[in-house]
Amino acid sequence: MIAFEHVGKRYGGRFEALSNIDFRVSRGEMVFLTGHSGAGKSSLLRLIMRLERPSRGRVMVAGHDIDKLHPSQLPFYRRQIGVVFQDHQLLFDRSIYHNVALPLEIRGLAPRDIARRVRAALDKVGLLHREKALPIELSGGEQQRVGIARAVVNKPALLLADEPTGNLDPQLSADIMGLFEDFHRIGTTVMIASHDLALIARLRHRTLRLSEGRLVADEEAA
Ligand SMILES: Nc1ncnc2c1ncn2[C@@H]1O[C@H](COP(=O)(O)OP(=O)(O)OP(=O)(O)O)[C@@H](O)[C@H]1O
Repeated sequence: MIAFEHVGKRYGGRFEALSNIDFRVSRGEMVFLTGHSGAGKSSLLRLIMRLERPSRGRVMVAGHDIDKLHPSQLPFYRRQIGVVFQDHQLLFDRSIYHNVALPLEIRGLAPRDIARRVRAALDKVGLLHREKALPIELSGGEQQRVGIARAVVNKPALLLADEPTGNLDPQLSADIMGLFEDFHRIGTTVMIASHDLALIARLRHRTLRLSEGRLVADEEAA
């Protein structure tokens, strides 16, 4: 599903934020990405989203060198990737329903299809009963679940998350990770950048560790 082939990323003329990164993730795998602040986790995810381009090497996704995508192909490419951020980036003047509907409205889907898919996504994250609420009325953990519903509403083959539990307490963090495991169980490829080593150790999935832009460990859970 994802293959990094000797990938390097340099911003401007500076040092390499990522050096010679080489790994593969199979379709349907769930993988954690760890490393100190500034190790290059976000850069790696941004390369997969094609928000950045590699300075060296190739990033392959679903068999394609994504550097070769034509700009007109990018919206379609990105639609196949669901992205969850730490700060969930909800629109605070829109209801939960309309936050989740946004990616489908942009695609121009029929309102009836939008309603069906939004409700299915909200149901998966346990928030169907809050569809009329505004984000401000929800707790931090619930807001993050809205962010996840919005990320999966297009039924992406690949789900990426950058510190999705960064602001949450341990129990809510475990709940959020449980949702990612649910999507992994139904076949979605999942990659999560996280600092939370204790939680990662408990969940027992493959873990890639970055340090100063290098991939220093690639470990299957024991
Ligand atoms: N757009 C950019 N321009 C210049 N330098 C950047 C840019 N984005 C990231 N960097 C640098 O690249 C390095 C890796 O940053 P990155 O954000 O990928 O790390 P990270 O592991 O995600 O860190 P954090 O956990 O703090 O988000 C850092 O030194 C950062 O300052």
